[in-house]
Amino acid sequence: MNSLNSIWQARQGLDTASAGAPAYSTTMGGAPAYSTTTGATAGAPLLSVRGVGHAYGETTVLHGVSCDIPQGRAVALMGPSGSGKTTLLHLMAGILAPQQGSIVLAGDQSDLARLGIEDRAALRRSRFGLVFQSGQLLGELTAVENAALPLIVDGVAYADALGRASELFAPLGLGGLDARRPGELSGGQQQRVAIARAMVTRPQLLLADEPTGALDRRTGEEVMTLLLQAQRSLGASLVLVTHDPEIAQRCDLVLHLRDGRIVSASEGVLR
Ligand SMILES: Nc1ncnc2c1ncn2[C@@H]1O[C@H](COP(=O)(O)OP(=O)(O)OP(=O)(O)O)[C@@H](O)[C@H]1O
Repeated sequence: MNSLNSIWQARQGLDTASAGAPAYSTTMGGAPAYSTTTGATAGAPLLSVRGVGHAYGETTVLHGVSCDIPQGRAVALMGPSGSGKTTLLHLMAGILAPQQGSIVLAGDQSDLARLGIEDRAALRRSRFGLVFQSGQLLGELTAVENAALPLIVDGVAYADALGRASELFAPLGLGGLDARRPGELSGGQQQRVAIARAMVTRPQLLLADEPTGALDRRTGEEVMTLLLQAQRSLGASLVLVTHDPEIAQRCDLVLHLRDGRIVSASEGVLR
């Protein structure tokens, strides 16, 4: 029960953080400024972001951002510190509520702007997988329990959930490490567990915020390779925040933010 209590506390913490989002400013606006329909990324988008604005209190940090996240493709978000990358990623993930504009998911056409906090959390659990800069693993759980968390929270039987999570370990280079606690794993191994946790529900969309930011270059490249393999094997889309141009260039599409606006889009050259 301790494990399950930890899981619920972790969930509640994430969702309460969204509930505490600062007030909405009505002064934001903006029209789509560019097209992401290039040779590499043509086709119906998985996520359509239209005119999304966001303010923290009186400070507007996103100004009517519009972009498409293509189905089954990897998209990098780049830009200077403070340009709004993480805020945009959190809006796409439903962690923050869109204050202006719409974020529509293909299929049932769910608009995250119209969903309440609990519905966004349910959508996130069932259709999205998240990877953060440091694994954000629960220290008292084993590696495989951490990876199985999204299934356990969604009511899958404990043994089944662990079995499904464990199957992901060998392809991610984690063979034999199921029973280790996060504190007994290297940073790169912890990020691999985080990728397993993000994959375990077979999501349509992977969202990663500087997933290699805390790793040395070689380990970061390995983790990035695994993340792209995960995205392709799932047939999912990936949105990745990164400061590293080489990592960004391994994505299909690179969106550049500046001062809360997308100022350019280009195809990755190292795909
Ligand atoms: N919870 C918050 N409350 C108030 N201001 C915030 C909050 N989160 C972010 N900001 C501010 O919003 C702006 C955009 O932040 P955001 O984290 O989205 O940028 P970023 O491009 O991801 O930056 P970095 O590359 O440094 O991580 C920054 O000026 C930041 O200080």
